[in-house]
Amino acid sequence: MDFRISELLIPAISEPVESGHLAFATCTVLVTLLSCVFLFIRSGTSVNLPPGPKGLPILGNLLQMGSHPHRTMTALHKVYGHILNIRLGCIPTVVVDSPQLIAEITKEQDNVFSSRPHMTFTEILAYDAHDFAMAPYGPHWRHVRRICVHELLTPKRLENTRKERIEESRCMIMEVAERANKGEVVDLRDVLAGVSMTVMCRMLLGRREFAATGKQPKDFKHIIHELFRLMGALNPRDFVPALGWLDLQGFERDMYKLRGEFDEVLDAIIQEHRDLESGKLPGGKKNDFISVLLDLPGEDGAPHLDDKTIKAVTIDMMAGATDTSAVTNEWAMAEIIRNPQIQRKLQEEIDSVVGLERNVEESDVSNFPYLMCVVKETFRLHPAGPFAIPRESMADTTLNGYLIPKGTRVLINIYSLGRSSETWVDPLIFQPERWANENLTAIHDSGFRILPFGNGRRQCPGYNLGTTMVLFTLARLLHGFNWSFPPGVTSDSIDMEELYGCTTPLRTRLRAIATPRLAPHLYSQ
Ligand code: HEM
Repeated sequence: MDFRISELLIPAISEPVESGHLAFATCTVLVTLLSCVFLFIRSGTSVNLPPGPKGLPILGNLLQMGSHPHRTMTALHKVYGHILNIRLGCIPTVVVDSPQLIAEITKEQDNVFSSRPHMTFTEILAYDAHDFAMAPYGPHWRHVRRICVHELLTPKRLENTRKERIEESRCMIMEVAERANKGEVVDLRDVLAGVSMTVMCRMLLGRREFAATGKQPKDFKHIIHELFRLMGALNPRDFVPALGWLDLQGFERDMYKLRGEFDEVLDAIIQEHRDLESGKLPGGKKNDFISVLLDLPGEDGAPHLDDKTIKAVTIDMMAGATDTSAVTNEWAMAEIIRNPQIQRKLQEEIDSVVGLERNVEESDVSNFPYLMCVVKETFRLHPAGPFAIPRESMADTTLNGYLIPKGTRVLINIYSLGRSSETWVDPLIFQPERWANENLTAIHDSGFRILPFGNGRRQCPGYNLGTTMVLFTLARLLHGFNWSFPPGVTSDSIDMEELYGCTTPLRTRLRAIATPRLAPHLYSQ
């Protein structure tokens, strides 16, 4: 959240503004300023809000966030406690980081806290909340989520798409083996992002890449990277709407440009599916998520979901699945390579189940309890996203005796939760063994000590697929290769800092040396 105050306060108006727009803008500015002043005054009155640092009029605490807001909040929790009240521009915001408060928000009062705030991203890239990850709580969200859970992410459908995941993991292993045989360093970020993207492209769209006719796969990577950049961008308009119409940092312009690219690619893919189904194109119907969505029966022969919703849901699934699993895997690999004893123990576990004469199958992963401990420890110490997707309160309520007015934005600080010395012994040490006596089959932690997939109505619908993708990819990489750092890099010198965004990957991409450990023919199977 690197806002430059000069950018916010000295607008650069580069285009002429029509008088109607100017009047509208002036009204917006006035209304926003008045509500900011009201909130500023209220924060100084005796209303029993949670404690927190005092902010500036209009900007609130925005400028105090720094480049790593999750760390700033973690430091603030130490001063003010597990629930803190801040103001991001005009947005009253509550941040929590304790198991008890998270249980309260996502379980006991889930009915109050299950909405999402309206943001520019929702308007432009979620097709005006036609998706379900960013959509407010209500009939549309319920309807689309039900379709995704009951039609797309069912155990049966995941079983039916297993072949795609196995083929893509084989491609990943072949690519790593090729680099290893040439003595090249492997860029694990590229490898891990590549495999999660191609797997999701195949499951969602029935093809290996996202490119429309004539486009190259690199266009797809660009589109997805741009999506993540804009998802993580803290757009001033979302916090101080009065300033947003100026689009000072060009976020809105970039979002519209990206939506144009999505439209081009996804409209072509949807049309291709229709043509395959009607026989206009040869090849027959595909077995992917888009086909399922197009096939859902509507009333009187009309499609069940309109194209806008199909596109918005596709973007949700792509965004929800790819970066989260790739970032989790990159952190896990960094810790595994830093700790050779963990790598050895994992390889012994995998060898004892699989042996050295065949490759790991997806169905093997339930037999790797120590690998599950490593993944849970990664979720704890290096959560894919530092905050869960923001929620918004739908009614006045109380938390720990403090008033939480309707419309408050709620951030769950997953990063701070996993590093609390009140919950964890030696919280900063990566220690998979701490999970050894736990129920490893349960992905969710009943005590809310970690929250990798959220909880309640808004919990991640892809947790089964996500966990499988993470475990299977790691198992294949560790069964196939011994991993070490390139010359000159050591366990102590590797950069273990994170880069802030809606997901937090390692600040420096992970590069490592892979040494094959299986018979050569297994690298092409
Ligand atoms: C390791 C992998 C993954 C992690 C760590 C992860 C994490 C999360 C988290 C923390 C949330 C927010 C929950 C909340 O607000 O309480 C979420 C929501 C969501 N995730 Fe995932 N996720 C993963 C994989 C996936 C996959 C594979 C998909 C889809 C195929 C997916 C789709 C979604 C969607 C659509 C939502 C929004 C749900 C809603 O608002 O109703 N995620 N995920």
